[in-house]
Amino acid sequence: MDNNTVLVVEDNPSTAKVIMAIAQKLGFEAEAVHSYAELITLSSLKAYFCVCADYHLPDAPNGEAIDLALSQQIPTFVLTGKLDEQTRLRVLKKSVVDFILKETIHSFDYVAKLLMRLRNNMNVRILVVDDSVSVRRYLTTLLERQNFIVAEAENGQQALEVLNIHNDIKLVVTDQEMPLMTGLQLTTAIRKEYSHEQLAVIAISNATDAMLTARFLKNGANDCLNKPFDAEEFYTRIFRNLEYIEQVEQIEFAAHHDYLTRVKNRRSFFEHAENILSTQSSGVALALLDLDHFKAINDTYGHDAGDIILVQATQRMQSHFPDAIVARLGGEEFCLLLPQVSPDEALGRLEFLCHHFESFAFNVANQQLQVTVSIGLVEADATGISAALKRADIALYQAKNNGRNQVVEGSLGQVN
Ligand SMILES: Nc1nc2c(ncn2[C@@H]2O[C@H](COP(=O)(O)OP(=O)(O)OP(=O)(O)O)[C@@H](O)[C@H]2O)c(=O)[nH]1
Repeated sequence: MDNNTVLVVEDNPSTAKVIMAIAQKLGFEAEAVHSYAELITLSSLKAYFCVCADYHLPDAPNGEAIDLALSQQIPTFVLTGKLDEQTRLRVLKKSVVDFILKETIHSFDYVAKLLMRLRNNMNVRILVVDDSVSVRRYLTTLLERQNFIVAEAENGQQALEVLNIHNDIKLVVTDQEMPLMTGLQLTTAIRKEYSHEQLAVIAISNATDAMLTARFLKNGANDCLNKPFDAEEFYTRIFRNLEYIEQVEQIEFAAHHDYLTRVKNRRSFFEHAENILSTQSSGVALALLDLDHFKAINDTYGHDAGDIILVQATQRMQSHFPDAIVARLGGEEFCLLLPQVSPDEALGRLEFLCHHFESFAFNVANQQLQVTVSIGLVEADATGISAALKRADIALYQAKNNGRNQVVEGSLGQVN
């Protein structure tokens, strides 16, 4: 087992089946046991990704299945048929990932959301800042239970150092009262370097100091947690703030990338290319690539087949030019910007790509299709990217006119 299996512990076979199907749809493997007796026959739960367990099993009516999974440090979430206050408190005490009320219209959606979150959290790093070892340990344990990667710092200065080392930290949870640098000072320092959208700060504030929450928020905290708080509130705030950051990341990605091939779009290409040219005025090659007779592909095999070829063609370009900026300028037209390359090397590598396309079979709906590419190549110089693109376009036009499936080199300063 490769730690990708969800174990469902549920006496109702239909409910177990639905949860297994949800897990499988998300790319997990899934197994089910239907009683506590069956659960304890499993030698170890350690190899499971997580356990999804019914709180009330006929032979284990008080959450014993959950205790067993938790005793082996497996992320466990609970399904329960009723959620009166007493059950809720009892479940929360058990250090579970979350609990789900069974048989509501949203419960299965919630199972899917939880599974995706647990998988996604494995790539999310959070920094906990507190001078108290026991508080740090407590917060870290809560976060690790949700599969987060956790870094720790015992004061603000150390926190800034950790942020420098781990530039993938998405969220900081900080206390206020600490030696060397308070949480408030840390928050202010963080905001000089990182925006609210790059790095969320959740401050732990003392409920007795009514002013502190406002000061934290005014100094750049995304959110505040008043002491004392329970795990449920802590998680809710962590997830709400991470979701905000992830949504902004998705919007930014969509604004700068092509929706189909996921490489840079025209706008993003210009930004990056101009940047490179501003620091490097020679040895930058720019190639404009256009798939040949692509309309015929669409007309013969359909637009969906055309889309698959566009994606696969992009992957070909990326694997041949891992050192280049690859962008889709529109339709079946792509651009490659190669920094630090001589004209001869650029020409050689692009001709090799051309031959590769000629001999490569695109796999579309069990059919092997051939598509060639025409390329206009120029050296980008101080006249800028727009001028280089115009020259590359003329060279590409010549490549098409000469019979396609070839590279034509344009010359410097050909366009006024
Ligand atoms: N499947 C698919 N087709 C696209 C997309 N964008 C543009 N196209 C198609 O690309 C084709 C481009 O056709 P043309 O400009 O006539 O060029 P061509 O057939 O490749 O001919 P040459 O460039 O002269 O070799 C058109 O049929 C467009 O509809 C897309 O995102 N997906």
